[in-house]
Amino acid sequence: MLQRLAVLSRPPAAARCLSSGSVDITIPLNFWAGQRRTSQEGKSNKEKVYEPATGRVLCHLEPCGAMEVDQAVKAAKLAFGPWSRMSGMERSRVLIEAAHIIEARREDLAAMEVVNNGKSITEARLDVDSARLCVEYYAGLASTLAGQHVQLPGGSFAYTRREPLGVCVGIGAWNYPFQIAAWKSAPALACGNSMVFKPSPMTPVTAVLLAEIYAQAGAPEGLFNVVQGGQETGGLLCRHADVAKVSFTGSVPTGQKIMEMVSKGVKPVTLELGGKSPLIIFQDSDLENAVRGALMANFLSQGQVCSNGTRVFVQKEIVPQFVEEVVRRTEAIPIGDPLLDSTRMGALVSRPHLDKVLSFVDQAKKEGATVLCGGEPFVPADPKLRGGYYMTPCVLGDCRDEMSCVKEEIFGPVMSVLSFQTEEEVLQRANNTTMGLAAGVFTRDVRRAHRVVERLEAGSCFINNYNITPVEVPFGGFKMSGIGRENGQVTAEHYTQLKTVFVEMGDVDSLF
Ligand SMILES: NC(=O)c1ccc[n+]([C@@H]2O[C@H](COP(=O)([O-])OP(=O)(O)OC[C@H]3O[C@@H](n4cnc5c(N)ncnc54)[C@H](O)[C@@H]3O)[C@@H](O)[C@H]2O)c1
Repeated sequence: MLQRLAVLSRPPAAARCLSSGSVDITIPLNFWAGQRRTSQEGKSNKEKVYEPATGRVLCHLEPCGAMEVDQAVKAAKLAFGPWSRMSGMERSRVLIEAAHIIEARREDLAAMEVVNNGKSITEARLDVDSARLCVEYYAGLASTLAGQHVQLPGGSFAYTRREPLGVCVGIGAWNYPFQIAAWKSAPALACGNSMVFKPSPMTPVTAVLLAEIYAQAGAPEGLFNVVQGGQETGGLLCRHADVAKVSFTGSVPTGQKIMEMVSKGVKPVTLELGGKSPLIIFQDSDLENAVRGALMANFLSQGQVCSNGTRVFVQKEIVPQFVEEVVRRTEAIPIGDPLLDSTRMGALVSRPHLDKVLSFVDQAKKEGATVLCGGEPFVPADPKLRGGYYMTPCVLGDCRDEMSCVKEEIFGPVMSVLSFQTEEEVLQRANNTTMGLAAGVFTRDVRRAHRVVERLEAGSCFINNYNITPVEVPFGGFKMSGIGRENGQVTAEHYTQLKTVFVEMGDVDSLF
């Protein structure tokens, strides 16, 4: 029997009892001016949203049209005035309260993320923690925003003010729905902006929970709004005259379109795009840690992670030991019901995406790669999960640089292992890509580690670890992987503009 779920009113303890296939969401998923809203435009244009674990319909998305987008932007504009005039400390209090609510609701937020996205509950809890830490971090940063004082001749001086931009738009991908909404909104709001956020149409469920949490924490009506929809809705937001900035997370082709649209208004963008990152494992590595790192670099979130190190370059001498251990552990990954604590790999986000990932494996075979394990559709024993989008995690051996599995972002649980001989050679090959999101190196030689990361063309480099994203440090890409950064102090610069004020203490020295 289906449970009719009023998402917000469900207490955390009850959320722990959720089971895959039991959730049916009927309440509206848009939120602006302080409450959930239906979309008039979307009523005639509903889209099905699926539960990846079971393949059943979870809810219907009502995409927002021009009228709804305009209403959300208007609400955000109204909230911007008072919010931007508050002191950093005052804004901080609201964000700290929001972080407390996220912490208290960790279980039900994580469970809803699993139901909508398909990732394991263990990972979803960590995503909720990352969202909470991000809100907490920027709550702390809000009161530190400050300008500079510059002395000028004759006692005159100038000072700078770091001012918010206005209504910011956030557009998210489907792989970290709640976390992306928090990573974008926390710095934006801390700096005094308001936001209209559009989640991916495949994962519309949890961003609206964040909107309710901000409201409950005391945010003014309209401070953080959610409009649902796909590319049309996204385009309306990017072209809206009252929007001051767009921060986007998604694929390179969409990022290019967004940049083009936003450039018409000469507005700033943050682009967090795709990757095809290298992970380099030297023969002197601690093999146990290198194997753990390679698994973390490839199989989190069913491999659907932008920063994944999917090109695993292993020094020739240790390829056999490395491959044996990686395959042994990959085959042992428990796949299945993502709501179970024992599961480590849940379902991919959709049927078409699963098919696409499997077709990459087929193509790799045709191009001469060896499937060392996995790469097959997986059907769990539990009858209610039979329609879910599962596959066995895959390790590909005998890969060469020109193969499509090595060149293209697969965005699924597929690791390509490549052999290399020298440091110089592997650096050339690692950098031979248009992307530059992340890179990793495993070695016991500290000098080599730093020498190598200095030459790696990537925004986030890991030495002897992979895919950790503490919110205190900036995250973002080189080359076609993006523009701007999320997290860390630097992101305050991406959500503010600098005003310089000249103050004359003497007479005007006029030339006329
Ligand atoms: N760098 C990062 O931080 C990061 C994080 C997560 C995902 N990603 C990347 O995201 C991609 C997967 O996510 P996806 O499939 O949701 O990406 P996508 O580009 O298809 O969609 C992302 C978002 O953009 C919206 N959109 C699509 N077309 C648009 C348009 N013309 N105008 C405005 N909005 C539009 C979508 O509705 C969605 O909300 C991968 O390439 C992955 O590497 C990057």
